[in-house]
Amino acid sequence: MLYIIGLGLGDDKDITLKGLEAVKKCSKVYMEAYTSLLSFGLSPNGLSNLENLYGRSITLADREMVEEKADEILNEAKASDVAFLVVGDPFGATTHTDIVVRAKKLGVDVKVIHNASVMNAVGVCGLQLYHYGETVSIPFFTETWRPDSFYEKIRENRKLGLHTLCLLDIRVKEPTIESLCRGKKQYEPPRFMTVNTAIEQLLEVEEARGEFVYGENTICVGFARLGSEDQKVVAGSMKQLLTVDFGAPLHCLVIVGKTHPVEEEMLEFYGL
Ligand SMILES: C[S@@+](CC[C@H](N)C(=O)[O-])C[C@H]1O[C@@H](n2cnc3c(N)ncnc32)[C@H](O)[C@@H]1O
Repeated sequence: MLYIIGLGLGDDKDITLKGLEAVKKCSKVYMEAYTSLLSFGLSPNGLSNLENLYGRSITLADREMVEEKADEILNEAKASDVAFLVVGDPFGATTHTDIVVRAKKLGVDVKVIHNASVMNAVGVCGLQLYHYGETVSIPFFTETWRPDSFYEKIRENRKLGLHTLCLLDIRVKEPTIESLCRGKKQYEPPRFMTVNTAIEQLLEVEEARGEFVYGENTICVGFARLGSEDQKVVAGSMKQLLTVDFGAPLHCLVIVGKTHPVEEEMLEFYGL
């Protein structure tokens, strides 16, 4: 059996009782480590906290491993109980649908144990989850690669008065260009996009496209470390949020659409 278990957003204690019982009976435990991170997972002893709690050793599964060795993990799950841990909810990232499809095709039984996701935790700011349009991802721009397909999606959401959740790029275990040329992989240090960088990039794209989809006076909500004791939620214009230090990762951003009076009342609690 392959157990795909959501860990929630904050720390080791956010796993559900059902999830914990399942991990404890698994002979092998993998933890997906590229679509999200627990805040304590950023510290060197983060993983060992989890291992102590579960009484199991954990193999970190980076993108390479999940993409290249998925069949190996799935074959193990054919013969024994294997846990695949995902921060947040397993379906809060598109990637994990793929592993379920592959498992089902190989005849591996799959059980999913849900948990809180960033997709619903943003509800804390008071904007109704029912009033969101398509979620967008904002990738880190480079000198030569500045993709802006999120712009059309934000435009369509805003036409309908809907809020837009922007998920921000995470770069872990990215090979350096030089190492790729040399054929021996070395990795860049991990990088997590801040609310500030996301807004800078969004404004750069608006400047280039000029369709007045949003601007520096557009109201947004910035979030950091949702689900943790020190989570930070701040509402304000893009220009105002550029001045806020949101601190340690992970961050995300909501571009506010048309608001209901109750949504406005809630947002006031988070105003600058
Ligand atoms: C692929 S998504 C979320 C995946 C996760 N499985 C879930 O259900 O929450 C990852 C992105 O969500 C945002 N995110 C995830 N956890 C967060 C948190 N605790 N606080 C703020 N943003 C978060 C970040 O922008 C991050 O790059």
